[in-house]
Amino acid sequence: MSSLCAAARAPSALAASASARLPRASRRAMVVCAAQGPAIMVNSCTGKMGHATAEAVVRAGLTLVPYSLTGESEAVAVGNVGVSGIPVELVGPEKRQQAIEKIKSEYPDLVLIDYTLPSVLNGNALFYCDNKLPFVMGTTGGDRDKLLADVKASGNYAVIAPNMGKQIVAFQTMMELMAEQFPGCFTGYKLHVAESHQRTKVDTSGTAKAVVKSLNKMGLPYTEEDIEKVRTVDEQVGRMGVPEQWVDAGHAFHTYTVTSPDGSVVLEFKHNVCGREVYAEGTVDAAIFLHRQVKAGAEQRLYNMIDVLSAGAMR
Ligand SMILES: NC(=O)C1=CN([C@@H]2O[C@H](COP(=O)(O)OP(=O)(O)OC[C@H]3O[C@@H](n4cnc5c(N)ncnc54)[C@H](OP(=O)(O)O)[C@@H]3O)[C@@H](O)[C@H]2O)C=CC1
Ligand SMILES: O=C(O)C1=N[C@H](C(=O)O)C[C@H](O)C1
Repeated sequence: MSSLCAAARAPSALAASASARLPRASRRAMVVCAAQGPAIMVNSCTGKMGHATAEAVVRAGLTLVPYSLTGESEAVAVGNVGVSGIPVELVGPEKRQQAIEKIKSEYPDLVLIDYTLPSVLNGNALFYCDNKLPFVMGTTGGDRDKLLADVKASGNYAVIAPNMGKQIVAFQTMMELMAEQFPGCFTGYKLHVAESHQRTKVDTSGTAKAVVKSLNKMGLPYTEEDIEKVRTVDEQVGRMGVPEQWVDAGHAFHTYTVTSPDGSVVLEFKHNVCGREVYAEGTVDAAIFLHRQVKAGAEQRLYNMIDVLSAGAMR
């Protein structure tokens, strides 16, 4: 395995022009800061979120580890994938233990990011914990109770959240605060939740599930199974208003509608996202935050994105 550390650390044009405007001493401080940041391994760079996040790592001027765990088919068929001009070698499930030992020795300040699939996230989390590697888990679905229990039992550091977008996390926090401040405020009202995503999304939105938990506390009985998953193009474009270019490229349109018994009062909470960038940038913030907590030997080991936002750690 060869180190592509220097190439991966090359700052983006934007970061370079921003740093050029700073006094020399501050510029030096920025370079030291980037060199002291974590080296980040993104699993899997073959997926939509993994690829967008790996690009955000490079944009942030951090070290992108040029290896990525992926499914067997991609590893064998493709071999490597380019991220902002950096070739990233794909490692299939069979070879991952051997690979991670070498990667750990080459990048001691390693933080992993997981954007894979609901069907593999529990196994991946155990793998990260067994290897004592701090990780950010953006993948939704899977067995969430088991995920949290496994991480707690391992004493490993992790940030786990169904949504990494700062503005959406702020909305989630607001809903949770509203539930705490005004429990039962919607008693007797009805709830309808619709979430629209690209057709390849296999699970119900993890963000919608989290927001429903807050709405439950406000007196609205509703289950995860009640959430309407919109996955047909006609409905996405016609009813939800998704711009056509984002239908398959990746979108997340959520509407939570609360209606009084006689229909005279309607509240609608909505968050619509086109593309992946907002999550990718937030994921990098989470990785930097987690690395800082590891370095400080923080007592708390398990975090969510509300913790990251509350710590003022999102750029
Ligand atoms: N927290 C957040 O803010 C956000 C979370 N998400 C979540 O991220 C997840 C991924 O979404 P998205 O990128 O769109 O999905 P994709 O289907 O585009 O990507 C999933 C990737 O996982 C890879 N994979 C499969 N098996 C493994 C394995 N054993 N180890 C490592 N990688 C594997 C697949 O590779 P292969 O083809 O080889 O199987 C594929 O490249 C979803 O759960 C989604 O809900 C999405 C957006 C934001
Ligand atoms: O798969 C996606 O696209 C998204 N997944 C997350 C979820 O399940 O809530 C976050 C966002 O909705 C995009």
